[in-house]
Amino acid sequence: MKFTPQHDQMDCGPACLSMIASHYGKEYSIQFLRETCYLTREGVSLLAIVQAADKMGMTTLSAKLTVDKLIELVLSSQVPMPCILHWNQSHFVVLRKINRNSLTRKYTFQLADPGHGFITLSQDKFEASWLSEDKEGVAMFVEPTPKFYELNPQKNVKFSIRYLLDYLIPFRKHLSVMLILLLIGSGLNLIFPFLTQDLIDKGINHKNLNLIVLILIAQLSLFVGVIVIEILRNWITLIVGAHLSINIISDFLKKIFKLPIKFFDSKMVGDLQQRIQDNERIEHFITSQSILTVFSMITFIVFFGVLCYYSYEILAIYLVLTIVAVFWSFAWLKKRKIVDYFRFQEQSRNQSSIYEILNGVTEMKLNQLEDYKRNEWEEIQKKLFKINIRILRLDQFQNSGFEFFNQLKNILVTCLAAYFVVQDKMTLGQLMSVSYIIGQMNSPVNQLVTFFRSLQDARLSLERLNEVQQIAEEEQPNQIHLLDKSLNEHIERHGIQINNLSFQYQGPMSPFVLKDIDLFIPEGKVTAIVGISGSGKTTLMKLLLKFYESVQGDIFYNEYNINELSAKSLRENVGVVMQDGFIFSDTMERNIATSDSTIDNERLQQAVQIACIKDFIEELPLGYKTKIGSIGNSISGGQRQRILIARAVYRNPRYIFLDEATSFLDAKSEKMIHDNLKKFFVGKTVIIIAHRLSTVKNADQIVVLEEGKIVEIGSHEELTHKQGAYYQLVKNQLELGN
Ligand SMILES: Nc1ncnc2c1ncn2[C@@H]1O[C@H](COP(=O)(O)OP(=O)(O)OP(=O)(O)O)[C@@H](O)[C@H]1O
Repeated sequence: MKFTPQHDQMDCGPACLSMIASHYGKEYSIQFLRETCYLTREGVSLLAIVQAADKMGMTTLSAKLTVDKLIELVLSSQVPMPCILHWNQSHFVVLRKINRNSLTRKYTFQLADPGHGFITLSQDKFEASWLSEDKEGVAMFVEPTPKFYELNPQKNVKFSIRYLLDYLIPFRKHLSVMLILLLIGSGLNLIFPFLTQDLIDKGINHKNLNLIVLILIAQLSLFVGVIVIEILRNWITLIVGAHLSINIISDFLKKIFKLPIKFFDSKMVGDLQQRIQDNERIEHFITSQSILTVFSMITFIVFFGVLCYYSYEILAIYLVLTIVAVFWSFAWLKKRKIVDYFRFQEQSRNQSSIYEILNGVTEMKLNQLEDYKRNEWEEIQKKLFKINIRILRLDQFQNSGFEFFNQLKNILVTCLAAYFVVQDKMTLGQLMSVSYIIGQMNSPVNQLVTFFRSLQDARLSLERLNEVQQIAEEEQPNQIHLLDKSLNEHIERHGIQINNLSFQYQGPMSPFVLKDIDLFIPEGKVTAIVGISGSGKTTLMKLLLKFYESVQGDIFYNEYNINELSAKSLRENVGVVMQDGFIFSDTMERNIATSDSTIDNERLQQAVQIACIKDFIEELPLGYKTKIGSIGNSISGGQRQRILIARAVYRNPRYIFLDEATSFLDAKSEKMIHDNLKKFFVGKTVIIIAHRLSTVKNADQIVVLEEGKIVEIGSHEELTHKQGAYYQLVKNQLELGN
């Protein structure tokens, strides 16, 4: 089974499926599995894994069982292995094997945790993570059907390092200089031991003061040379590294901005930050790690040759003890890996606990949850402390042993060299030179170990970035731009036509959020959408904005199917106020005039007047230049909404979509804004979603949604007269009299 690491926080389900598929000989791209699992920010459910496995041609059987039952089923081969386990009630891992130690008769569990790697746990540790409070855990057994072998899965596209090397081309001069400097540095390092040898053998032994002074001056000059090279190298690394970083990350951001909005639905902010760090990590890997390792290895090989020239015996001691020291370190790795695994789990619990405390402090104070949450955090700290003690103990054993073998190597080498000096097989100068070389040969070994560790990290980073590069961009070359009205003159009805539209967020088994919607939104008119919370109003608006593709049915903007339209051009023509509209940490005017590089003052004035925020802004000490970040939370919900409305108005678009745009305002301000907007709406196609019925009753048509279906369409008068769903909604709000 090939290990598949999870790339994002919520990727464990797709990663487990990918590992199971690899066990049966098929490689699936993680992005494909994510889409098949309908991954969201909450991760995937067991049901979604069942659906995805089904699509991959595998049958699944999920069961809740005790550890004894699991052991019995697995050891008697009654269930297919590997299987997927629900882990810590929040994660999925793959169980590869259960073994029984013939001596201790205890069971061990071999797992592949997508967040960590392969790991083997004892029964008590396994139980602690797998079992829930009722002493049972959830397992999903997966088996391929003939369809699995027939399907041709979408594989991971291998990342081409060329993409990164292209970034290096503009810096080839800098890099050549750096290579030359490093070569000179290696050369200078090589001269040191020979100078030391001559200092003693020719200078001190022959009592030649002039030669001693000369050699010391040479050593000093070499030393200065090495320092200068190091300084220059650091500068070049910084210059190349910083520019590379900017170029790589800027291109990455460009790519991110071109991805469909749906992509961000399954990503946490942390996942995207992680990718920025990935870019930096790769840049560091190229500019520092790789180059340094190459030169460390050159130095190592040259010194190795010199040592071989001085004495085979000394080289043999060096080699044997270095190998023993490295093996000693590796011997502890397995134990260290298990403890690291638990530290990793506890640390993520620690992070989310702190995050919750810091973000929910107000709510905690209001609901007297402070002590409970603090105690919860302290419990995590106690566990972390115990784990850290174990890690310290392991580290001490590992490092002390490593140091011991290193020192033993130095002592034995010195001892052997001293013996050779006494035997006249070696000069004193050569002894000093050998000591120096042995000292210098330690750092390339450490450098190599660090290199392999960062190579692993860099590979994972590359895979993660590769995945983003592979995602299809929203804008495709042959898409139609939502053009001016004049070009659509030959069609009969102008407006947005929705035919038989259905939508579900998470795959075929998830509930339909919109069902068989047939609706015409006439151009130049106001259409209001009402319905109880969760009836699908916002989802319909998001589909009109091309956030998602419909599961069934079509949307036409005049004669153009939305699927053929460029999302960018569509959004350029729509002014939107979303429920969770974002205020940027910038000036008032920049927050309103987001679409223009030079602000049009006339339009700005019109926008602030319509949104009734003119007085508020002008009373601020810096007026339109006031930075909103600097007044932070002091903007009220209503003021925020007014800025968002002003932003939509400033753009003066052809379509206006407002989702609960005035819900935080008092009735009087809301009426004022809507009166202003009424004039602004003339000639525009407007969709208003609102709970407050006073804001929608003047609409040309009102659409009532109930559980994703349209139940009524008509004007306020028609619908109140009908005494149906709309009437009930109105009655519940006691607004009929308004
Ligand atoms: N990203 C999402 N993933 C999965 N389900 C979602 C997502 N967004 C919304 N839903 C679900 O879709 C249904 C309709 O949500 P929607 O936001 O469209 O309702 P709404 O009528 O606008 O509600 P409200 O008036 O409260 O804003 C809800 O049951 C909601 O839980």
